[in-house]
Amino acid sequence: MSAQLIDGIALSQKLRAEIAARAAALTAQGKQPGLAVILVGEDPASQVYVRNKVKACGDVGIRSVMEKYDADLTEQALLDRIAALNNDPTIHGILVQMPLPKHINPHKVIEAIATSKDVDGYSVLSAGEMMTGLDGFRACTPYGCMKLIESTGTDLRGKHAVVIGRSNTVGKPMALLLLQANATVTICHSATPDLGVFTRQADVVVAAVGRRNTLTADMVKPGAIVIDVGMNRDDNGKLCGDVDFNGIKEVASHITPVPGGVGPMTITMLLMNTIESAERK
Ligand SMILES: Nc1nc(=O)c2c([nH]1)NC[C@@H]1CN(c3ccc(C(=O)N[C@@H](CCC(=O)O)C(=O)O)cc3)C=[N+]21
Repeated sequence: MSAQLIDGIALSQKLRAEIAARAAALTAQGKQPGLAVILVGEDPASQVYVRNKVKACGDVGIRSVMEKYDADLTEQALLDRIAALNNDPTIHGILVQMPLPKHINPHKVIEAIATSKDVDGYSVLSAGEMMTGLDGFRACTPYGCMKLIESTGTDLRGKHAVVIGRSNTVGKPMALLLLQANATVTICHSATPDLGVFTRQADVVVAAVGRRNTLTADMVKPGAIVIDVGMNRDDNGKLCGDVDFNGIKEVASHITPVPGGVGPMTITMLLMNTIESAERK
């Protein structure tokens, strides 16, 4: 293995220690940060993620309020609940776990969350503020990816960053943050005919597709940084990312593992945004 591992657990631990200190300072002023986590339905993966988020809050001294609802909760009932949390001064962040049951419109739900408490950074206003360079909350996964890249000591100015994937939660905000860091940014997606043509020019590749082995060693420039946002299962049911880790680690300069890379950082940046929200009050 020639590439250096970018350890998302170690970086998370470092950042979470800083977050814990900030949480303690707020708590001492009688302003303990609070995060509401709402889960609708029984999706097993969502249950695991939500449990991890609640545990992470406890570890850093953020009060978390976990609300679980049956899958048949009405959209109006959820909107009413969000309105109440918007007005609750002890709650600084509101996270509604996605995906929601099909009868609930996720856009309507996201837009119901007060922008000042949108710690996921999913709303139209948060996205617009990020695009404009204002201080709305950054989407947690791309924000975490930026921290992972930063941890390698690389200055992105003038570097070519290729983002694979164009989702509203990862690909698009990722491209914007890379652009703000003065990278030259290319966005590739399912309609890109020859992905390798682009990725072979990249100093940084961020893969956020949701399909394993999307990026292989022959598609990576020697010395590139590879960030793997994917969460897939291999033939043995083991968690794996979008990139061929074993092949690429011989070519890249730095690479994130799955698990233990982007995933923990997503949760860390959620905690960071929640602290930031509480400090702004
Ligand atoms: N409103 C909302 N906000 C989200 O941020 C959100 C969401 N909905 N819906 C689902 C996705 C997914 N997501 C993950 C976060 C952490 C890990 C994570 O910690 N993964 C571990 C592995 C966990 C395991 O072993 O299964 C890792 O990569 O090391 C994974 C996935 C947040 N999401």
